[in-house]
Amino acid sequence: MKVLVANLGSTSFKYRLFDMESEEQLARGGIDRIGEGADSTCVAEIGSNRIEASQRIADHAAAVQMCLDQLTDPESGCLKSVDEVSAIGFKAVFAGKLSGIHLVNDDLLKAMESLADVAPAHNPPYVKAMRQLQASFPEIPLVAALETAFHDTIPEPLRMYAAPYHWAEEYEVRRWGFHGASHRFIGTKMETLLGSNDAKVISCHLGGSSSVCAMRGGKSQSTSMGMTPQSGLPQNNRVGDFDPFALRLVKRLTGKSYDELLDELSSEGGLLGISGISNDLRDIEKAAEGGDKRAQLAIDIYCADIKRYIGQYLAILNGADAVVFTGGIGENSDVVRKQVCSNMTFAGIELDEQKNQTAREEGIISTEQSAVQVWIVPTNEEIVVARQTAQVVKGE
Ligand SMILES: Nc1ncnc2c1ncn2[C@@H]1O[C@H](COP(=O)(O)OP(=O)(O)O)[C@@H](O)[C@H]1O
Ligand SMILES: CC(=O)OP(=O)(O)O
Ligand SMILES: [Mg+2]
Repeated sequence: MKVLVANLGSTSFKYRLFDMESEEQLARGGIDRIGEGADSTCVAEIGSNRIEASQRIADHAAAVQMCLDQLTDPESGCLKSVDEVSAIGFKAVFAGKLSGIHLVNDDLLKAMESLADVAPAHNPPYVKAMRQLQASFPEIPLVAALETAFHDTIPEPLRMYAAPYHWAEEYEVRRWGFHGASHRFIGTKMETLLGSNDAKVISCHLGGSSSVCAMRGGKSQSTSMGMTPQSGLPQNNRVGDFDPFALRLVKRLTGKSYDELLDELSSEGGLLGISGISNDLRDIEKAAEGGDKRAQLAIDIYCADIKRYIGQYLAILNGADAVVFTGGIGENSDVVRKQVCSNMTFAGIELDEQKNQTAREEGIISTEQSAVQVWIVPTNEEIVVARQTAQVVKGE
C-alpha cells in the first residue's frame, strides 16, 4: 500500500510517499517560502533522483500540483499514475471537536471552513488543497490527521483557560495544542534514544510555527500553543501569546475593527512584526549579524519565550531527561539553540558549543556532565500521519 502525505506548513509544503508494508520512504520533497512573492527552493528526492529548482510558487495548491507532477514525471518520477496511491494523508490542523483521524468528507471540510477565521494561516490552504484533490482524484481516499488529538492527555488544569467556565463547555474554548504529529514522533523516538518508556522530554518544535511540549512516557502533559496556532511562542508572522485587552485600546485609538486588528496580529506580528524584515529566521539572523537592532530583538524575544516555556515544563515535569530541538529552526539554527540553553546550568542544562555549531543531523549537543541531555532530532511528521492514514484505509 502506497500512502502520500501532504504537510502544508505555514511557510512551506512538504510531502513524503511511503510503501506502508515496509515503511520504506519512496520519495520526499519540500518547497519553502510559499506565498512570500519570492522564489521558493523546491527540492525532491525520488528514489535515487535528486531534483532541485528555484521558482515562484503562488500557494499551497500550486505546491500540491508540483508534487504530483514530480511523482508522475515519466523520467524522474516513481509513479506511472497518481492512482497507484492508496490514500493521501494530510497533517491537518484544526477542526474543533472533530479531532484525531478522519476521512475527508463534507462534514470535515465544513468544520475546517467554519474555523478558517480562527486558524487563518492553516485551514484555508488545507481546505483548498483537499477540495482540489477530491475533484481531481475522486477514487483516492483522503484522510485528515488532526493534530490536536495528541494533546488529549494534558490534565484539565493545564488545558483550561480561566475564562468563564461555560466557554469551555459551550464554545470549546480551551488550550487545544498543535504540532501533535511532530511531538508524537519526538516522544516515540526519544523512548528509543534514551532507552526508557517513562522519559521526561521537552520537545521544542521550532519552525514557521513553533511550539514547546512537555511529555512523560511519550504523552503530552502541556504545550505552548493554546486555542489557536496564533498563540504560545511568537510565530513567523503571527503574534503568539498576547493580552486581548490591548485590542480594545488599539481599536479605540485607530478606529479599526476587531477583525482588522486580529488580521494584523496574524499576518504582521511574530518574527516579521518585531524585525520588520522577514518572517524567515534565515533573513533575520543575517540582518542581526549585520547589526540590525530590530532583527536582534526578534531573536531575543523568541529565544526568551522558548526559555520561559522550558522553565515552566521543568517545573511541571519535576525536571527532564532531555530537551529536544526540531523543526526548520530547531534543526538548523545554532544561534537559537545556544541562546535558549544559555544560563540554564541551575537546571542541569549545559550545551557543548562545538557540537551545537557543527551538528547537522540527529545527535546530542550537550556536554557529558549536563544532567539534562540536549538533542537535535529531525522530525518526521509525515510517517506519523502515514501510519494513521493506513489505519483508516485498512478500517482499523
Ligand atoms: N538554515 C536555517 N537557519 C535558520 N532558520 C532556518 C533555516 N532553515 C529554515 N529555517 C527556518 O525554518 C522555517 C521553516 O520551518 P518548517 O518547520 O519547515 O516550517 P513550517 O512551519 O512551514 O512547517 C523557515 O521559515 C525559517 O524561519
Ligand atoms: C500548527 C502547525 O502545524 O503549523 P506549521 O505547519 O506552520 O508548523
Ligand atoms: Mg510545520
